[in-house]
Amino acid sequence: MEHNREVEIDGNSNPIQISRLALDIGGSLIKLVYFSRNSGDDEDPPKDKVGVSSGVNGRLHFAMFETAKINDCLQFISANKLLLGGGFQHQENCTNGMSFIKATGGGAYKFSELFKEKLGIILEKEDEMDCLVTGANFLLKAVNQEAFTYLNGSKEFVQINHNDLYPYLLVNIGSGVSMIKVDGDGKFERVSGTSVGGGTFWGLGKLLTKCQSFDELLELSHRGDNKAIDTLVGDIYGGMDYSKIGLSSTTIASSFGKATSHCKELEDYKPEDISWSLLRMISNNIGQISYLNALRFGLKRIFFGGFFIRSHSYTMDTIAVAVHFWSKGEAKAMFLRHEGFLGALGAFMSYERHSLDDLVVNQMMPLPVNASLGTDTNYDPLNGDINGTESIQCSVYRA
Ligand SMILES: Nc1ncnc2c1ncn2[C@@H]1O[C@H](COP(=O)(O)OP(=O)(O)O)[C@@H](O)[C@H]1O
Ligand SMILES: CC(C)(COP(=O)(O)O)[C@@H](O)C(=O)NCCC(=O)O
Repeated sequence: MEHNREVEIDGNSNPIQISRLALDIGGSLIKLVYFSRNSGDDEDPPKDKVGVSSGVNGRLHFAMFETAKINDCLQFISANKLLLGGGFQHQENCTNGMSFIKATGGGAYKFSELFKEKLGIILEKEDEMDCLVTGANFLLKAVNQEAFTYLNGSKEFVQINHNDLYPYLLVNIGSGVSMIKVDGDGKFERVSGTSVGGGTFWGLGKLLTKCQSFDELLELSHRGDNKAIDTLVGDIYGGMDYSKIGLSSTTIASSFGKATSHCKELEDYKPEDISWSLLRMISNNIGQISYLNALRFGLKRIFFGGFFIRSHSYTMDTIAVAVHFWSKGEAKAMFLRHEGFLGALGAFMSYERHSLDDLVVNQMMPLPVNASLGTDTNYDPLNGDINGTESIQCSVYRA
């Protein structure tokens, strides 16, 4: 299977040196982050302030696979030689010929034997919440134009002040949802969660619409009209607003309320309307619970991550409107460009904390210099390419 040719060979057909692969094996998707050094970097390593060569330039690559298709992921790792770790560093601590790879998510436990058997690697497990927080802090501090707000269809990048980042609420919408109060690097508490998350949208959506892919389901929602399925305040109040309690006639009074009709069966509803109602129901609910948790701890900023979002305009709009509505404009919903890769990035950064290796990815130093999205970005969340990839230009520094 062809995935990402450009990481396999450089312009001179030399193998590109891959180092530091990290994985986040979630309930729905496997996320990979790996570093490839720029070709020719041997001759020209970056210098620090006193002119001492201190690091290696390269790119951080991102890729994902459905967890159900884990064999495709194993093949990708193997075909692209992601375990070689040659060149400027060795991320593996070899024991009995086995290499160690940092991995997080439930699948790091569930599939550890499979990785050992098929690739001869040991998954060194990192805590999922820890990794999410590390990944989010890294992105917010190191990558320009990472966080943005989304209101009324327009995206606005937020300049993050490193000295005024904490505290914030991190809401990771994966298969399920975790809400984490973040107070600093490695300082956090998982304060809430809900099982009504991305898996719920995809699972119920699949059953109700017969869609064959998550992207198809999302795409359908664009053409949907939730009035066909949701009961609106106006449906109950004879077309009027219930202004005394601040509800307009178009507010959803009851998600899927109209589906109780005795005269209609599932076939009588359009799949696109079902998709839109479902997306709104789940996004609204997550937005509301997030706001309530932000209120509980007096947090004004809520960052949303996880692949449920998929940079999808309706999803972000619904979440942002819910947070705005419930907080009366006090709290702000923000989204992340690398939404789904927080855990994998956190696992990637954890080499620094635990390995005896003398190499670190310097989070605070020149990484941001080139940390804008690379020109070889070909990841388009809505084109249905599950194995879409993306990369960020960056540098890895010696400790
Ligand atoms: N191609 C896809 N296939 C399945 N689910 C997808 C896909 N793209 C986005 N999703 C959504 O992303 C969710 C998984 O998000 P993710 O952050 O990767 O969580 P997890 O770690 O649980 O796998 C799914 O439940 C689904 O809502
Ligand atoms: C168990 C999980 C942390 C696993 O993470 P995921 O694979 O969903 O990203 C997550 O699904 C979750 O937080 N679920 C909500 C459980 C609850 O608080 O009710």
